[in-house]
Amino acid sequence: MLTNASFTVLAGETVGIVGPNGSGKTTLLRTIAGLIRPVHGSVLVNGVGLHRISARQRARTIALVAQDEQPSADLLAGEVVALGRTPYLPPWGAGGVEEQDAVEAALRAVDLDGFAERPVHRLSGGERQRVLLARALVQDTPLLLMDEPTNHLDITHQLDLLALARELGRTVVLSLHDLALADRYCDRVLVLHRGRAHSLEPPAVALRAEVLDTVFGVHATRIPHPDTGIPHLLITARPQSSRA
Ligand SMILES: Nc1ncnc2c1ncn2[C@@H]1O[C@H](COP(=O)(O)OP(=O)(O)OP(=O)(O)O)[C@@H](O)[C@H]1O
Repeated sequence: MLTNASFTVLAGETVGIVGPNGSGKTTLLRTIAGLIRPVHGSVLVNGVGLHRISARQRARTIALVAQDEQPSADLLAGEVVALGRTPYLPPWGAGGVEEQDAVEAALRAVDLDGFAERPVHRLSGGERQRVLLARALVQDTPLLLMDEPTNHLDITHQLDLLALARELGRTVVLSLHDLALADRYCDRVLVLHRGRAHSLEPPAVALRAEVLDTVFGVHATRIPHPDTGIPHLLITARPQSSRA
């Protein structure tokens, strides 16, 4: 499915995974999260094999915001977020005031202040996605994995989420379909294509025009923003005349 995916993510960096549908983004993230065992090779976190540490320790190390996860409909948003504290509780222990403060702070961070008492089945898709991000925030792990986290979000919350991911000071690995967002918000980008991973490179190298032409069949160029001068990736359909 995906072979030769060998790369090292540095502490504190934001890494984007991009690739066409079915290229293995979800599979790779689930493998890094320890949910799938690689057929060959291993995932090391700070030099320790992921499958050699206990589930509890793993939950204190890695948080995953999966794609389209549906939390139990009868839970309140605050209860879903509080689940992120489970790896820190003693057996049968319940969270106290500290947990409640952490839950409220996380809901505020994802712009859901006052949503703690709302049943999750009465939330919109984007609100539910942000509740799951809040759960990952209270999990307080050095490594945060997110699978297409911007999928259900309006543009304001997409930009907020990516800015937040960078501000957390954690190591973040996320898959994205929007190449311009990956270009703008990621320190380095991993391109998956036809069962292989390209080398992990800064966006200007990983997402250069030839790569986007080969992998996605699109025409890409970088245009400086008229106000800031910062180059932005502009993507258009490949001209008919140059299509295979
Ligand atoms: N449980 C499974 N069993 C067998 N094959 C699977 C399974 N899940 C995914 N696949 C296959 O593995 C490949 C990679 O799937 P994956 O979901 O990782 O891709 P993706 O890049 O995340 O795709 P998308 O952009 O559509 O979300 C696909 O060909 C898919 O059909």
